Amino acid sequence: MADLTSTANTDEAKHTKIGIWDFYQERLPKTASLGIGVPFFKRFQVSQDAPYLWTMLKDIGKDQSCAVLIGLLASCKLASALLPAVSLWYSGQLLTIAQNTIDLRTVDTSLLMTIASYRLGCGLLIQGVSRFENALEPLLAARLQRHYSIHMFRARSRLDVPTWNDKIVQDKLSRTSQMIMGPSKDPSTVVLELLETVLRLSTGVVSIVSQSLVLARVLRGQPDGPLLVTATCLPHIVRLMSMNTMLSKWTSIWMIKSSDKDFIKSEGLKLAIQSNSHRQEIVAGGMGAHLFNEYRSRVMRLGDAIIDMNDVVYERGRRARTNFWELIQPLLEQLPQVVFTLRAAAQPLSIPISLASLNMVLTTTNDFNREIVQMYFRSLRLGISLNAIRNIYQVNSIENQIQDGQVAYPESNSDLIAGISVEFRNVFFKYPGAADYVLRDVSFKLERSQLCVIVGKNGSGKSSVLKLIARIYEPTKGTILIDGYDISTLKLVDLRRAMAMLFQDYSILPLSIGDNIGLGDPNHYEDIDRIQEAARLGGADGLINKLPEKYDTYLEKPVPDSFSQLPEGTTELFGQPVDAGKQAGYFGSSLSGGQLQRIALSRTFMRSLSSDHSVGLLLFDEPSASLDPAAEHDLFERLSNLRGQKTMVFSTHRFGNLTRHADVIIHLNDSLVEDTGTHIDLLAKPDGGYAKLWKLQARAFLGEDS
Ligand SMILES: Nc1ncnc2c1ncn2[C@@H]1O[C@H](COP(=O)(O)OP(=O)(O)OP(=O)(O)O)[C@@H](O)[C@H]1O
Repeated sequence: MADLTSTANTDEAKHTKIGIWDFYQERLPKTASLGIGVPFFKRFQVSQDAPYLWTMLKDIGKDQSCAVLIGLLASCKLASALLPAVSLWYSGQLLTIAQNTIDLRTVDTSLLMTIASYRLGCGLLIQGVSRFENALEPLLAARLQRHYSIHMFRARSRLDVPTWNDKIVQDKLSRTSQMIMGPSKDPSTVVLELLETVLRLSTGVVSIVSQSLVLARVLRGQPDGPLLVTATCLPHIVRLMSMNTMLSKWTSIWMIKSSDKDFIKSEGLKLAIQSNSHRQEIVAGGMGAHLFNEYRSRVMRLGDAIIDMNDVVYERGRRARTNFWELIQPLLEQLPQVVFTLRAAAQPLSIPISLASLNMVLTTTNDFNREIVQMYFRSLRLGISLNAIRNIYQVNSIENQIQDGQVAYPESNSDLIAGISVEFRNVFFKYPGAADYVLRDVSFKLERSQLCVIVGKNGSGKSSVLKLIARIYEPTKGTILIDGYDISTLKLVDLRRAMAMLFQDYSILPLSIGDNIGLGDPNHYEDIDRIQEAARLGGADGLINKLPEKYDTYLEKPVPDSFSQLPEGTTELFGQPVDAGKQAGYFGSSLSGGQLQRIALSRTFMRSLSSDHSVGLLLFDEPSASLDPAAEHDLFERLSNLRGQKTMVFSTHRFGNLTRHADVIIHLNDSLVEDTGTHIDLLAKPDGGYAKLWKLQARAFLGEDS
């Protein structure tokens, strides 16, 4: 078999080629094993994140019940940290009694009983405190969960579209729950973990210091004490070094990628053949046999080079675990035994007491070791948790990219009765992060109450014009005026209240149909009469009334049912409907595109009624794209009856009633305004783009030159 592994090194990274994979790993300094925890602290910028611990404590402290629970938890942890030292003290006392018994050949029974009972009492108390602590934790977890779910909901609900789509913001949001060495967690779990870590780190220090002091005092008279302590501690120190070396390698930055064209294609073919969404295309296009041949030939060509990515990751873990400290550790573990045996051979008389001391020292150092190892891991997690906490608090203050204006609009509601005027002055626009302008030097003016239709081919910029009017995005250059005001000076909440918009890429929220429609006007969200009226106007009432739960139907079920051991083909269980593939009560996938569009339209109708004077501008982006011709006709009929004097802007591909009755048609071509005018004006320019498109559509309908 060919050698599939090759290595190429650079200053900061080591590159290894393993089969089809390129594996890059950060180079670590040679001293990584000595600086215990240093790599982590450097990576997670602990000093920068630490102030957020205080922010978090202040925030949780405002919730009195949380503050009380945290206080109780801290007391328990402190008690748990101190009790082992007390217990050790009594063990020392028992040792002294044993020493005296050997020396004096007599024993003080009552003192022995008292000390022994105190020692036992300590053990019981440690148990009790630990149980109380365990009972407190779920209570605190539940309160924190509530607190942070509200916190995160608020943080997310206030973000506008460009900010939400910003990759850095998305990264920040995902890092509020990200754990590096485990699954992603709820922010409250991260907070609880951080609280635990901080409490345990502080009490760990208390525990180690108190036990060391007691141990030093207890062993003061023991000639073998220091030697035994050194011999028992040494293996633990070496184990810590070994762990640190392993973790430094383990947590170094790494990347695995494949640029092998055959492998990438074969994986694409595999995805295509496995996924439900491509089955129709594959069957109808007779692609099955071709895809199979393609897949087989590529996989055969790659041969043994196909290595599971998990195996590459595993190999990395195996290499990380192998280091010098790990090798010498088993030798050092024998050290206490050897030291003890040598001492016993030199001074046979001291064997019994040395044995008791050795036992005590071993138990204590084992406790120390456990505590130190736990502290080590906790301090590593501290960096990760602190980083998540910083993001949890920073997401609340992310600045929206669309700046709010100061001017209240309109001065009075009656101002909107006659509609809203809209003017674009030399507007240029490109989407955030995109290279090309999608609108260039666009200028037009719509008077109040006018009906405007924007036409143009796919990608000419029609939807973008509507999104700029709703201030979903900001023009890159130029000005948009709303009733003569620069749009950027108006208060966003007022501007959006004054208009209703149906997006081409509308979405149905994972809520009931009633909620989906009602949210078109948050002020009348639960007004069922208004919701039913909006559904009637949007042409959705018929289909909704046929659904078993009518307006309470969820199109997408946010809380799925869970089943276990379900026999194949089960459709009912315990009198409840069961559909393992499609959750019961879920109708989203069985509604057609046109039916979904009617529901989205109904949402817009919540605020499009002519009686509603708080809205003066209606924006419809391809409202009839999925409607049949009869439904489209009815829709435009209803819209013209309801419109009153509101200004209306449509974007559409279809020429017909709408364009014929429009006061202004804007013809966009490749991000530029090619023509503006009425239907008659534009047809009068036979070489104009609009006239050409109109003729093209008319010819398709009439089947002749028209
Ligand atoms: N969110 C976005 N980010 C980047 N580019 C976008 C985004 N939305 C649209 N575009 C691009 O902007 C251009 C104009 O798109 P727009 O949706 O405004 O055109 P349209 O005329 O409404 O098209 P259609 O008739 O197909 O709906 C297109 O090239 C599109 O790819």
